[in-house]
Amino acid sequence: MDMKEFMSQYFKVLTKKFKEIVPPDQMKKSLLAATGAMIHNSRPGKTNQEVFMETFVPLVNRPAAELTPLFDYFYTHEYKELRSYTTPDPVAGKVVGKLAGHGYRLVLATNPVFPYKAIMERMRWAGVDSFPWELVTAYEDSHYCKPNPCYYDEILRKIGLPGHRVLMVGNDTTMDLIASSLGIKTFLVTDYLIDKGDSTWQPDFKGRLHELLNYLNID
Ligand SMILES: O=C(O)COP(=O)(O)O
Repeated sequence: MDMKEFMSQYFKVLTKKFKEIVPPDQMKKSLLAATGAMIHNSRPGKTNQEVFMETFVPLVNRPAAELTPLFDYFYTHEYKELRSYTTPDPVAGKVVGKLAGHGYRLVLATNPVFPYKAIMERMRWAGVDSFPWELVTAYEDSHYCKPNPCYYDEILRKIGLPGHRVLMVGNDTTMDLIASSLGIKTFLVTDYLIDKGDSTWQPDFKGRLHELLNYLNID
């Protein structure tokens, strides 16, 4: 998926949804600012959703009671229109299916800047929604975002495992390799690699997504 194109369409559809109550330009700036606040948040007592709304509400100057139903409606009914800007890779479902079949405990460690409904929708598009995920990180119940190491620490605490029992599989050197700081081994997926060149961490393993199965000795 071309993330830039997807995000641009996402902002377009969302700003259109709110245009009667928030001018599109203000909406876009407020979404970016509230997302930035979530990413930089490190107050353990606040969920990402709470931080988002705390920043977003005063910026758009509308009551939360008016905004929340619009967001809910958008993510339930309209977000699915964005599917046409994505191209599923069948390898993802195949690999996750094999891992599940071999008894691996699965966590979808996606940056929790979106509501659970949006993440579930994207999982459906990618063909990975029906696997037995033990945890999917979403903005309703996460208190940190990538690349804050506290994001990974929160996952470890929720699943009750020490870092050395976990493998982080991801394609972003900045967002995903920081998991190493918790003792988590990392597998850098080179399909759709995102490398801004600012990570000080080296992956423990690196390869195409299907090569993860070889690394784990799975046929
Ligand atoms: O695509 C996103 O929402 C963020 O990317 P991630 O899932 O690799 O964290």
